[in-house]
Amino acid sequence: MENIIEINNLSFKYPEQDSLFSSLDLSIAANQWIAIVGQNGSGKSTLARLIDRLLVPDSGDIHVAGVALNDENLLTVRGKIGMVFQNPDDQFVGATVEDDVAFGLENRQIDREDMKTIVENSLRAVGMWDYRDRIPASLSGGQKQRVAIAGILAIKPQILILDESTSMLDPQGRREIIQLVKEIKSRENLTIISITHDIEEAALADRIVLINKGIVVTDESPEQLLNRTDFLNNFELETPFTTQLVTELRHLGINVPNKYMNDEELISWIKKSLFQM
Ligand SMILES: Nc1ncnc2c1ncn2[C@@H]1O[C@H](COP(=O)(O)OP(=O)(O)OP(=O)(O)O)[C@@H](O)[C@H]1O
Repeated sequence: MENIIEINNLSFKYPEQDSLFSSLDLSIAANQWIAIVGQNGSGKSTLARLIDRLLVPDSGDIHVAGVALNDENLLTVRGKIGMVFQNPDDQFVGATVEDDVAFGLENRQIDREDMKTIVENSLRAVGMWDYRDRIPASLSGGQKQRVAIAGILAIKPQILILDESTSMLDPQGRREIIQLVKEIKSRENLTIISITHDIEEAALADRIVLINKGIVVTDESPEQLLNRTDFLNNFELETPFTTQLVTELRHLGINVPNKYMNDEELISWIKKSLFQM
């Protein structure tokens, strides 16, 4: 499988701080969904900013879709990456929802009519076309994140980076954004990097990379990682509800398979194995 992101031997430190990354290697296959988790201050957001060259590494190199990330190739690489941040209010530049999505297309020599079509398609893709004349301030947090995602879809990126994008939303808004990301991932063939504290969100990924103090501690599938309660606790990661329930079932002497199951899988296993339903 082709790697869409290749990070080799990366080092970075903020001025006046200790070294954050020293010789970090990480590769991400195209069309993968990877979740990056870890305690506060472990370097997750910094890594996202290095991948988008909002920050410049001290040494090492990053390739995005085969293109070396440097000052010369900056715009080419930025065109391949869309980032959605935590605070929906920080991301608006347009006076209306429609203007906001159009903004990212300006300076791209796109014909006015084509631009209108792209904006409409992008807003429809996130279910926000009916809100096109609204001022961003009048939207809910979840709606604002949808508009931010529409702005990114408009530039047709290959990679979508979500930096705690659901953490300011209520559970319903969170579920809706995750569902939307799932849909657009398969429709647009996107690679997703989601930085999250929400373990249930991380469980949806193909791979979970756990970073601690700038070091990749583990890089494995949710099925493997989310079953290791003690390990998760060591890094102050919440244990998913289903893993907690499985632990209790084991204490009762019930022989539950040794793999992570999400809500649906666990319910179906309980019905089948315990109640022969
Ligand atoms: N602009 C900055 N200047 C100096 N130090 C910074 C800056 N931004 C972050 N840091 C420091 O770098 C380290 C990593 O921060 P970063 O935001 O990447 O971590 P994180 O894993 O995303 O944390 P969180 O989960 O709290 O968002 C922290 O120790 C932080 O204090």
